Amino acid sequence: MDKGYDVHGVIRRSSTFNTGRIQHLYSNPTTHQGGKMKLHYGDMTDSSCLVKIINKVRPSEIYNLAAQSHVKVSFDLSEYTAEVDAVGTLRLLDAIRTCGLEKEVKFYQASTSELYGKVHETPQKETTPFYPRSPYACAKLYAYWTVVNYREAYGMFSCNGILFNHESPRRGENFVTRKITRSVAKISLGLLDHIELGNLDSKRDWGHAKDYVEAMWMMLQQKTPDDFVIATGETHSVREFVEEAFRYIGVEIEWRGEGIMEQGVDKSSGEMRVCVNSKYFRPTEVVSRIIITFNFNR
Ligand SMILES: C[C@H]1O[C@H](OP(=O)(O)OP(=O)(O)OC[C@H]2O[C@@H](n3cnc4c(=O)[nH]c(N)nc43)[C@H](O)[C@@H]2O)[C@@H](O)[C@@H](O)C1=O
Repeated sequence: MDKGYDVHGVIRRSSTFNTGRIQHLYSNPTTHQGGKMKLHYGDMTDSSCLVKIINKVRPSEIYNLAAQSHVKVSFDLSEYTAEVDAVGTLRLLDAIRTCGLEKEVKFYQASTSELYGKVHETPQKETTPFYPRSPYACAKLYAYWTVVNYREAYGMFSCNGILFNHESPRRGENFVTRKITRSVAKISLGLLDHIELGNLDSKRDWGHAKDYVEAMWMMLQQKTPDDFVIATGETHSVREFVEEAFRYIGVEIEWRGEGIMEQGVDKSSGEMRVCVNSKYFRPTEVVSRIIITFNFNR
């Protein structure tokens, strides 16, 4: 098996973190003693357990963040990704209906800027056509339209949050921001020699997860359900992210070579700190994701 961080990272995470499993169904704190959070084990591929949990908790709001969320991994685990991210969303919405709660539960769907993929217009907004570029994005596209359909067909308060990348120290280690920051920390401690990365020129709009979670909540507090794009409006390349991260440990990175042979070198010592490894390339990549509008008044 591929010994890359990405694949191993996600498999390890699947038992404990946010992949296909539902770890939490957050219900209205007032319905629980002392406002404490309760944990229920569930799985997005198991309809009956979703029904049982919803029936037991009787939540007022559901935030569906359960997913196989790694884009590169979705090329290897495409069927699983579709099961969890696409059909899983359908199962969850149907479970709400089975429990007779479609008029009471507000539903948030973690949609994604990956839906835009090969972008049709810049900046992207709620009306920009989608062009998914990975099994992950295709699965999320199915989920997106299911949420819209259940809103229109059954009058459910269901919203899509089309969120651009949102990061924090809790981000999984196999996503590029944490991979870089953890590696730079290890390099500064002498525990690692260099980082291997994929596409250095890929650009992303990286926001802070805390702000975006607040935006998720705000969507469910609107008078009527709708779909919203959330982003900072600023993009940076992976290359810039690397340079900035090394600046924190007092290292200036100088780029030498081209393409697969390109290296990031510590300007003062001449030591190689970054190199390119094609195993982190994606068969298709998002072309450009230069951003957005906050459209709370569409
Ligand atoms: C909005 C969206 O946001 C996330 O998806 P993502 O943007 O694919 O996130 P990432 O951190 O894996 O990649 C960011 C960029 O960085 C490039 N890159 C270079 N070198 C490596 C590298 O070595 N590892 C990784 N992972 N990426 C690399 C890679 O090619 C890509 O262009 C998920 O939350 C997703 O669920 C979601 O919905």
